[in-house]
Amino acid sequence: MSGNGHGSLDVDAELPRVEGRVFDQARAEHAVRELLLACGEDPDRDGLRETPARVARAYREMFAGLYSEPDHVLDRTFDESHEELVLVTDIPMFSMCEHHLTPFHGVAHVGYIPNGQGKVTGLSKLARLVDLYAKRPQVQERLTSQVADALYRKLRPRGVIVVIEAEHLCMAMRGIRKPGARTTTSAVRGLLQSSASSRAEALDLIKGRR
Ligand SMILES: Nc1nc2c(ncn2[C@@H]2O[C@H](COP(=O)(O)OP(=O)(O)OP(=O)(O)O)[C@@H](O)[C@H]2O)c(=O)[nH]1
Ligand SMILES: [Zn+2]
Repeated sequence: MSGNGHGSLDVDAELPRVEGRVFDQARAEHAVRELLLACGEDPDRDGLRETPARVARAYREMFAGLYSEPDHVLDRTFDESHEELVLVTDIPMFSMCEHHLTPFHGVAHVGYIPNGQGKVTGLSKLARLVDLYAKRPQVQERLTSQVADALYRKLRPRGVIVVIEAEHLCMAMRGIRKPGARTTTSAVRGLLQSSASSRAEALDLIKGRR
């Protein structure tokens, strides 16, 4: 698991790469060492000697969604002649707030109504899509709409709904310090935007899931 170039730590190593974007392990290590120095720490003391390399590898993993094109997750579809709502709830989600580079994490609920041809994707692909867009410097609103837009673009479904509930550690462990405060964001497209009853049905299923 040593961390140069691309390899086992990537979320989706088999997906097409983003042209020209690579993780610079040496530069990241140097930056972490500098940060430790800036904080008044001694990066050469025993406990910290391996830390810059470790942190750099962790960032490569946490930002793995920068190096692959998430939409390709949805390349493989099949026709199931299913034209009703498909909804996957409580997909665990970990992302990094781009303002503070601290985590925000929670769950994503992703649903869509297939088009007239009943074009569906594998259920795991919905979770993969969330994962890839989450593993970037993010804000929750953008993450939510990026997942919705990707589904709408690629599956051409009749409707899409994405709801994300998350706690932001930048609000919990620093700053305003409100642990437990949860942020909910939603993005709806197509029929789930235009039809209040379709949207209400999906939201009821999301709210009543336990
Ligand atoms: N809209 C939105 N805001 C976010 C998200 N993650 C963090 N933030 C907010 O980004 C804001 C950055 O505010 P600034 O005033 O520039 O930074 P700051 O002085 O560190 O702010 P405090 O967190 O209030 O201490 C904060 O209000 C955060 O709560 C997110 O996903 N969406
Ligand atoms: Zn933040």
